[in-house]
Amino acid sequence: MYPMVKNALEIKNLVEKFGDFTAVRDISFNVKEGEIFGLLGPNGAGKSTTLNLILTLLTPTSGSINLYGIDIHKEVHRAKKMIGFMTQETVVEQDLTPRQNLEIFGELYHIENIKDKIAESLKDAELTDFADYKAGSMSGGMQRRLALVRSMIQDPKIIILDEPTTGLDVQNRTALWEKIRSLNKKGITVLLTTQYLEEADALCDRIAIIDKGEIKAIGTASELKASVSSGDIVEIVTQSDATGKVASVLEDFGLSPVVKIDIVTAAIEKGEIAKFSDITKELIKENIPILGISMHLPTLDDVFIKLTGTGLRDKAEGKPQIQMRSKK
Ligand SMILES: Nc1ncnc2c1ncn2[C@@H]1O[C@H](COP(=O)(O)OP(=O)(O)OP(=O)(O)O)[C@@H](O)[C@H]1O
Repeated sequence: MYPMVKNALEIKNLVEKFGDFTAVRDISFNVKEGEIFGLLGPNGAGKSTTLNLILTLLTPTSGSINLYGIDIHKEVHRAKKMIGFMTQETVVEQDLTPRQNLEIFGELYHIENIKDKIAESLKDAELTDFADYKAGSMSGGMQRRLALVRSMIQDPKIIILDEPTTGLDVQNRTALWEKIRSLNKKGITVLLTTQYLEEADALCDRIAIIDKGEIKAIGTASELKASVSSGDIVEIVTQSDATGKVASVLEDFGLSPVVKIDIVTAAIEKGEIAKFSDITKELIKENIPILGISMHLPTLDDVFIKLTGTGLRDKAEGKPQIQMRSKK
């Protein structure tokens, strides 16, 4: 028998309205104790609003949020002690050293054995050797690691990270993932938001895809990808005026093509991979200009396209929307 995993956080039918505008539309999800759970969505999807509701910075229009059985909007102080929080905007005091930054927060939370706790935090952040340098002289990645351990100084049960790696370069981003993973292994539950597919894929045990205030799907990265195709995604790059012809050929093979500017993609299920060469032959026979043709395993972007009709990357970059073609 597997031990039952408790829910750290239970969100039920949460709605948040700003005047006539509904930013969060009846969302429900649970975060299990000990997991890294990610809310993945583009700008304006409602991620920060959801986190602000959990942090009791906003009051829900309706719905409930329970943290370890506590209704957080009824027991705000008790709930707040159990939550650590860091955003991309969280800054550390530049003129103070990492040790002093941690001391201030330690005093704020009346931490006992503060010296030991600070030593542990500095070690967790790999900043022991930099403990007495000014924080302002350290790299962005080091400052973000300091902010991360500072937000956990009171030993919260859950840490909430709002786009924790936005603005960091790739090296610092992957280093922070490693840090989040190792803190999670020490027992802390993590809820984070991200607009980076790679981040959700690499870091999260489970992912909720959120768009326009609604949760579109929840699952592990593998489960979400498998929901797009049990096999592969065929991707055909053509001239933008030839996408319709490519899409028609794919439809003739029983596929459901998605057109994105000059790229046409479609899911090919396992067992039907042989279609790939037949499709290629047909495109050549029809004299359709093909600039590239390839297959890849489904990605979270393919999941996003299927669920929302647009790619997460395109949304982030403000590119035009995708045309979903319905099957004939
Ligand atoms: N106080 C507010 N008043 C009115 N509208 C708001 C308010 N806060 C957020 N919104 C709107 O609610 C929607 C969701 O915003 P939210 O910040 O939650 O999105 P997000 O997914 O976190 O995106 P981002 O990464 O840009 O913060 C957006 O359309 C935003 O403009």
